[in-house]
Amino acid sequence: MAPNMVEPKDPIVAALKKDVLDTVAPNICHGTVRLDPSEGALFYKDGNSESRYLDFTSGALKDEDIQRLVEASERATFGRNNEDVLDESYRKAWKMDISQFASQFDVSKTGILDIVHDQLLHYSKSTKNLEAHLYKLNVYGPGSFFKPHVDTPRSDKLFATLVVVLPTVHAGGNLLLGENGALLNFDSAKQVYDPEAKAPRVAFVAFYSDIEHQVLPVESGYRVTLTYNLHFSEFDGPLMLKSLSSASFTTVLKSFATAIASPSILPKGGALGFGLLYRYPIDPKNTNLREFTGALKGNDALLRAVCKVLGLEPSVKILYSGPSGDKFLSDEVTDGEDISDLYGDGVPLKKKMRDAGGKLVVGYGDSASSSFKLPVVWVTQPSKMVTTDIAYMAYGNEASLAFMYGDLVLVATFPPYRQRVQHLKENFPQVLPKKILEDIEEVLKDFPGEDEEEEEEDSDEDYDGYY
Ligand SMILES: O=C(O)CCC(=O)C(=O)O
Ligand SMILES: [Fe+2]
Repeated sequence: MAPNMVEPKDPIVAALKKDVLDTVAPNICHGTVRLDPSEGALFYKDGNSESRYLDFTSGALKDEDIQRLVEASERATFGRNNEDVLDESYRKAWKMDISQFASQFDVSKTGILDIVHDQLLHYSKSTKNLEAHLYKLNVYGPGSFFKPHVDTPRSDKLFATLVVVLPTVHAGGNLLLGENGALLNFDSAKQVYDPEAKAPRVAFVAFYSDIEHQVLPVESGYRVTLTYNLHFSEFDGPLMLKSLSSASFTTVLKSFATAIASPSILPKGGALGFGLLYRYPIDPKNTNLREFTGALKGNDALLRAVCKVLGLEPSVKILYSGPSGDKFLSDEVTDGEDISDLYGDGVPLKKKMRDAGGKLVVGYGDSASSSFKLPVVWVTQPSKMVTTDIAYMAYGNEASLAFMYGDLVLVATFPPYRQRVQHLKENFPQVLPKKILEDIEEVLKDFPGEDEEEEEEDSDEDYDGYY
């Protein structure tokens, strides 16, 4: 491990890390909604291009009726290493493309999207709206399943996945979210009938698309689902404004404020770095993160929101790792092949990074002796250090070359001590205990003034034989 990757030794950084990691922002949501009797029909074309329909509100659908739908469907493939494959040891199910069916069920009228927006965009920009793009109809008969995978990003607008389970009599086919269902074991078969109203209803679950999920084998009957890709919409209309006050937000805010008030952490300034918890769709050939318009997910979004409020200018970056162990922060994602060329002799990466406005990451104790160097305290570890394999997902729900999930980092500027505590005192006197405010005043008495903090740029040092 390179020296700048060591665990934070400073107890205040360690406490900040703990608070950041302990926070649980919502990343999934689920529930049921009533299926209006006038909206229960599914029309589809059978093998002879004849139209047929099933009524999911009748409560009287028989397995034979659904078998006809199966006959009109295709066996479901999935994406493995950029190839679309049919492998029934991995996915055994049937699917129908949207050109083959029309469903009366209209998710935009159900209120589901409001719930999803509230949960999955909890701490993100309130100007983002979500649109549901119907993707497939899936049918699972007895013994059908879909092993663990993530949903392939076919666009950088992909944020989350919504699965709607239509009411049919079946057992099994639980949807597990997270590794082995660590986040949720969704037994939708038990939810698609409302015992009080004695009526069928639909069950839904939404989750960030990079979260691993699987469908357990169906034991009996047929499980029919509609899947939707939830994208950011272009429309930035009036939206509910989210209040950012919550217990998690306050805890993390206080922890950051304590770090800001600590003179032992980057007294001359630098940046705090965080490995993001979720993955984001990026174009592996050409992405400029300065134009990263997507919203962050769950905890990542909370972190960015707290940094913003505290004036720590957060930005999303990619962390490159050079062959000699050098780490660079950049806004630009470069074509994988290009990067492996760069790895050939290892030398041009530094030049390339400098040309692209990147920064050389230096360690905790170092100071920025040139504007190319950035001292970073990694509060939470970046999960991948080498970008040639930017999280290629071996198992996706579709083959795709255009986009992939990237492991990104969040970097928050951490101004020199005097400057950052000034901001804190002016804007957030209430989040710091009185004792800490007094300590700040004590430290400031002996602290070098802004002028003395400035360092000469030793630009020569960066031209140490690399050019
Ligand atoms: O049908 C489901 O429950 C989920 C299907 C799925 O994960 C997918 O199509 O990617
Ligand atoms: Fe999936």
